[in-house]
Amino acid sequence: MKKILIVFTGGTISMTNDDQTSKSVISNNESDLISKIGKRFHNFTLVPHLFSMKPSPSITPTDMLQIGQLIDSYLSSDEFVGAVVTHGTDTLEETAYFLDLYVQTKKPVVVTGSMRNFSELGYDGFSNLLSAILVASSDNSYNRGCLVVLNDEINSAIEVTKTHTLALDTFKSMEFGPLGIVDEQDVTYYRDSAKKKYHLTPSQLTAQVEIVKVVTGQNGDLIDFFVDSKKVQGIVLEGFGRGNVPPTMVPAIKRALDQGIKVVITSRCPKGRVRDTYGYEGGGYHLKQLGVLFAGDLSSQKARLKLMLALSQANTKVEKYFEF
Ligand SMILES: NC(=O)C[C@H](N)C(=O)O
Repeated sequence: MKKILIVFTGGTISMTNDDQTSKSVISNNESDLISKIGKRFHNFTLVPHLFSMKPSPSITPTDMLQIGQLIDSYLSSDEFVGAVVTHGTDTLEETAYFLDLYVQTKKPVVVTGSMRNFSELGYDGFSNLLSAILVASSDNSYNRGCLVVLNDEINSAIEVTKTHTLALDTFKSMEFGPLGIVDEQDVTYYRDSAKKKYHLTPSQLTAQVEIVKVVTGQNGDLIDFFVDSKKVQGIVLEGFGRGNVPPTMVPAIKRALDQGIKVVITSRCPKGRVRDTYGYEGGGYHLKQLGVLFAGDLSSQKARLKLMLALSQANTKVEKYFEF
C-alpha cells in the first residue's frame, strides 16, 4: 500500500486551551488527528513523523532546512506518494516557501495548519488536514512546487500569504487567486503558477540576512548597525511602492554594498513587483545602478529566505536568483 508522510511541527492545529488560563497551548493531539483522518483513506496509509511541537513563531530557518531534508529522505522511497506538513499559521508561508526552494522531490509537498484549536467549536484542523492529504495524494499535484492548503483552497507557496489574524480564509494569493480547490473528494486545479522555479540546496544555513522596513524620513542607522555587527551578509529592504527608499538611506546602502553585503529591495505593497522605474535619488533605478538586487513580487520575508539560501550555497552567483 502506498504511503503519505505527515510531518507534525506544531501550531494551533496541535493546540488546546490550557485548563488554568484558557489560552491556546501546544498539546499532543497528533494520534487523534491520524486515527480520525486515517480511517477515511483505504488506498494508502498515513505515516506520522513528529518533527517538533512548536508554536510557529519558534520555527527557525534551520528547522525548515531539516524538514526539507526529512521530506526528501522519506520521499526518495517509491512507497511514498507525497508529504503533508502541519504547521502554525503565523510563519507557515515562510516554511512553505523555503520548502518550495529547497526540496528536490517532484512529488506533492503540502503545508497545512488551522486557525482554531482542538478545544474550540469549529476546529478546522481535521478538515484542513483531510484536504491537504487529498491534495498530496492527487496525481495532478505533481511538479507544482510546495502547496499550501487550508479552507479547501490550494495555493502556491510562492504566491500565498497570511492576510488576516483571525479569519479561517486567511491564506490568500492576493494577486492571482488560488491554484485550485478541494471539493469533497475532488482536487481541482484552475491554473498553473506561472512563477519561475528556483532550486537552492545548501547543506547548512551559514548566512545571516536581516530585513529593514522602510519608513518616511528614515536614515541609515539600522543598516549601519547591521554592517558594523560584521555578522550580516545580506539585507532585505522593504521599500516604498515600486521599490524606492528615502535619499537619506542611500549613503548607508552604498556602504553596505561596498563591504560586500548583498542588498535586496522588496515593497511594502502587498501586490505587484518592484522595478527600476524611478530615477531620483533613492528611486529604484538609482538603487539598481548602485548594485541593489530586485526581488520581483516576493514579500520581504520570502526574499530574506531566498537570499539566505543563495548566500549559504557554495559557488552560487546570488544575482541569478534576483533577476526579474
Ligand atoms: N493559527 C496558528 O497556528 C497561529 C499560532 N500562533 C502559530 O503559528 O503557531
